[in-house]
Amino acid sequence: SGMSKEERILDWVKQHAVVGDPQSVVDAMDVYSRQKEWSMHVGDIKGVIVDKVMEEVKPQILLELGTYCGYSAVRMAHLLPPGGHLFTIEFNESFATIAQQVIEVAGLRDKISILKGPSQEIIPQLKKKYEINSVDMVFLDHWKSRYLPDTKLLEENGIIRKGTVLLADNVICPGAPDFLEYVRNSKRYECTTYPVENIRVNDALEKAVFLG
Ligand SMILES: Nc1ncnc2c1ncn2[C@@H]1O[C@H](/C=C/CNC(=O)c2cc([N+](=O)[O-])cc(O)c2O)[C@@H](O)[C@H]1O
Ligand SMILES: [Mg+2]
Repeated sequence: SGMSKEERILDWVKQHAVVGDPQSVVDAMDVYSRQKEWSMHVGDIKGVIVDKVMEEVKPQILLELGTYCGYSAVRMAHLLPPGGHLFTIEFNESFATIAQQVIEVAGLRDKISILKGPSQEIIPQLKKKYEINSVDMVFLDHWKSRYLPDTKLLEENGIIRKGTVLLADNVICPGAPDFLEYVRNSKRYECTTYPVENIRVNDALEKAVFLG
């Protein structure tokens, strides 16, 4: 059967990152993706935009949809303000297990909680089960067809409040056209697009600030 790609990524991180050094974990995953096997992390070029939004928002409570191997979880949690916490939702058990170990190598286990299950089930539980009143920022990077329904779930469940920042990866490639159309045409969001001409594909991140 052999190792999965995700197991190979974890193995590379264990061999090339410095334990307790989140930047070395991010760098190792970027090198692996560039030199060995491309993987669907937000990556180093778009990651700079994620960093910028993190510095701007300084979220105390950050929600991520789609952990995968934990690249963006480590990259963002490293930039959380003191006392800040990242809740990241992942429904694939093996990816969640890989991500947990990547997060341990980074030394960020106290700053990140992986919530295992489908976002459409977990979002309605955030208040009662996870005692999350509202979140300051959401990073959307899971199945692109889930961006819009989950945004509506976040609204309906009162998880986002006036000023909460949604940051969505891949709004051009693979694309989330229904999400884009919704936030851009809705009076309840203030949108900014961050286009990137990547080496591989042209893509963009969309920042949509909820106006309440
Ligand atoms: N409803 C749900 N609840 C919880 N976890 C869920 C979920 N839906 C998906 N996930 C998880 O989120 C990740 C999916 C990412 C899809 N990205 C992508 O498909 C993707 C593709 C390219 N690309 O092809 O260039 C580039 C990118 O940056 C990409 O993010 C996986 O770890 C998957 O298990
Ligand atoms: Mg992505």
